[in-house]
Amino acid sequence: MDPLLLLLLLHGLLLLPLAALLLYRHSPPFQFLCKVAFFNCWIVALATLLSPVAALRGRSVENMRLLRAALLPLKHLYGIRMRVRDSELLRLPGPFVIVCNHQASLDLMGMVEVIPERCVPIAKRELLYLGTVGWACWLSGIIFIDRCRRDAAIEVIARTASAMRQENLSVWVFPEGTRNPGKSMLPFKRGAFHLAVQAQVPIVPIVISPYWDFFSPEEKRFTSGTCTIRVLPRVETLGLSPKDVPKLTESVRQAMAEALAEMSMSDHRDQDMEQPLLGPGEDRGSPQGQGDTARSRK
Ligand SMILES: CCCCC/C=C\C/C=C\CCCCCCCC(=O)SCCNC(=O)CCNC(=O)[C@H](O)C(C)(C)COP(=O)(O)OP(=O)(O)OC[C@H]1O[C@@H](n2cnc3c(N)ncnc32)[C@H](O)[C@@H]1OP(=O)(O)O
Ligand SMILES: CCCCCCCC/C=C\CCCCCCCC(=O)OC[C@@H](O)COP(=O)(O)O
Repeated sequence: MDPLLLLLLLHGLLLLPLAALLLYRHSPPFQFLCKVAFFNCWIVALATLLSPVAALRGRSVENMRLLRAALLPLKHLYGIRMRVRDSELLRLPGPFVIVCNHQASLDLMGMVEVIPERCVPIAKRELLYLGTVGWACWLSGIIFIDRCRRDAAIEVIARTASAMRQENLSVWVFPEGTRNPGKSMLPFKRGAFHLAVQAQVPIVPIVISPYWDFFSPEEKRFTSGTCTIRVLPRVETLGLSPKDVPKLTESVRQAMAEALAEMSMSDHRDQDMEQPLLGPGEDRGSPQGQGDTARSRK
């Protein structure tokens, strides 16, 4: 090959990463794309690395510890500061059903921040088919439901209710049933509430504050920021029957909607953030106190 052409080619190869770096620093949409891609790649990579380790144990809720350990570093990489309020409300003697609002895949970061021991999420069946990610989820004991086949989903929930009592298992459900980036929560599906009533266990609502200060797929914006996770007082279901489920669903949703509205207001006033390891974040607001942050696990 012509040495001059080779030299030009080499320069081009060296300039490409530099151009990408400059674009990353100065173009929020490019930074958004990179960060979302990295999030998914991280999950695929960690699932691929850790599934063989999890497989040694077989399908077990104990593998949720691995899943948690795999996802916890993400908040540091993205400079997302997690504040947990009233986490002591998760310290209950027996199993329970957690219901949580669902804004985006980023909720996984909030989930692993507070998920107690022996607790598995309910997930859509489609995740099973994501290669090693599906395998990792299955090995971690995640419960899959087919949202298009109500009878089959109800059957899975009935079996889960028995397992909860027999195996001291708690369950995490996103009762909106799908991701919802909107400002208010969607109407709740009733499966989580039937589950709690069938197992006669309490419901613990958890509300994750809106991400709009640092994450917006519409505006292609993903900066550093603060996320507040608030645990609400448990709701008992002892003595309740299926006929009580609609009222139970509404009252829990109401409590969560009120907490979300309150957090939406205060989060705009009270911003502080961590420096992201993945490069520049946007400085919004001034650092303040931690409020009633309480980070502890059951
Ligand atoms: C090991 C190393 C690892 C490394 C890292 C690797 C990977 C990590 C990656 C990922 C981790 C994954 C984390 C998982 C997160 C996944 C998030 C999701 O997938 S969210 C989507 C799934 N969740 C849900 O859908 C919520 C649950 N859904 C329900 O509960 C629904 O109710 C339903 C059971 C599916 C039915 O839904 P439907 O649309 O039909 O609506 P309704 O709820 O309104 O119900 C209609 C009707 O049926 C009655 N009903 C409902 N459930 C029951 C029941 N269990 N028993 C009896 N009757 C039931 C309900 O009351 C309504 O009747 P009526 O109107 O008469 O009251
Ligand atoms: C055959 C091999 C194919 C391999 C392809 C691998 C690609 C995987 C890429 C990324 C994996 C990231 C998985 C993140 C899981 C996030 C959980 C989540 O938030 O699910 C959404 C679900 O709650 C509701 O879904 P919808 O809003 O109804 O939609």
